[in-house]
Amino acid sequence: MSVTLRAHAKINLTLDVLARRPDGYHEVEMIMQSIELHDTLNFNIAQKDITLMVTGLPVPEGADNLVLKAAHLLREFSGTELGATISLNKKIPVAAGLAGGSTDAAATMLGLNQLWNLGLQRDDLMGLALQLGADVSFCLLGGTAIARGIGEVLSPLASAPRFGVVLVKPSFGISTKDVYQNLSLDNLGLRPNTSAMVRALGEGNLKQVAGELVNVLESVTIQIKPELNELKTKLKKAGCQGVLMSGSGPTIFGLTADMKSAVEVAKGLDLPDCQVLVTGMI
Ligand SMILES: C[C@@](CO)(OP(=O)(O)O)[C@H](O)COP(=O)(O)OP(=O)(O)OC[C@H]1O[C@@H](n2ccc(N)nc2=O)[C@H](O)[C@@H]1O
Ligand SMILES: Nc1ncnc2c1ncn2[C@@H]1O[C@H](COP(=O)(O)OP(=O)(O)O)[C@@H](O)[C@H]1O
Repeated sequence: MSVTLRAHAKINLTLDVLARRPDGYHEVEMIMQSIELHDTLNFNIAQKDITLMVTGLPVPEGADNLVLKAAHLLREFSGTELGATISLNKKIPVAAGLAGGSTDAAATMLGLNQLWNLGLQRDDLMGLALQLGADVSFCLLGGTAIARGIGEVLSPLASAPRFGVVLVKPSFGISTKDVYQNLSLDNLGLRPNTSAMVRALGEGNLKQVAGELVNVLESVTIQIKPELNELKTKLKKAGCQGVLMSGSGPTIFGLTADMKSAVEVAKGLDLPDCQVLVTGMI
């Protein structure tokens, strides 16, 4: 028996921070959107051990990998004694604000639930997701959703239009923890209007969606890496309607009417130090 699953990346169309909790985490309100860009995971049954092999972009293969963390958590929760041989083909840039690790963790729980025939419901997996990371809950759900709490309280939204997405990932990564720690809650600057973004998505109006793209973490990351401002300007000049940093960064995304126009925008970009990827909203 073998199971193969795609683990999709996300972008944040809006991101607002409402409060800092005593444990250091932050209450957020954000509109999350799955994109076509994905890692691929394959699961095969094994007698006892859980092993991981990674191809594609380099990520640690040891116990710190979120795939192994998710697999061990699920095995403990379910009580099964079965093992698994897991392979991960990594395509989502790492430490990029695209939830690459979180989506692998979510896909691992879904894949092993099938492989081990555990019969767990999504709600059971949602309960485990938060132990792995704040974005794992959304990655289990996918699509378009408002995320509140620290990211685990989800309100699904109707499917968004399939706008094209150009991703620009600079060569450096950024630590999510550092970005949240450097955020001054008294000085957030422009805040997103969540309901206006929900309306714009519902109407399928790219110009309005572009006008509502706001992420309060953007200025924090740009303060650490000012070159992100130039990338934003270049993406706009190349023809993207709206441009924003995803999550804690450093990936910048630009929206276009469709994938075809995203390909055209990407052709016009001359960014030798960055990874440029064309994808789409799903
Ligand atoms: C900023 C966002 C936006 O979607 O995404 P990324 O940029 O990581 O993709 C998320 O809030 C990140 O979620 P995720 O990356 O899963 O966070 P975790 O691994 O649980 O936490 C990493 C660190 O970020 C901080 N953190 C995370 C989530 C949150 N609501 N408040 C926080 O303060 C904490 O300091 C935590 O130690
Ligand atoms: N399967 C995985 N894929 C990517 N990163 C992983 C994975 N497992 C553990 N990590 C670690 O998680 C950290 C955050 O990576 P990632 O989830 O890609 O970023 P982000 O939180 O910005 O979306 C990285 O430092 C990486 O070493």
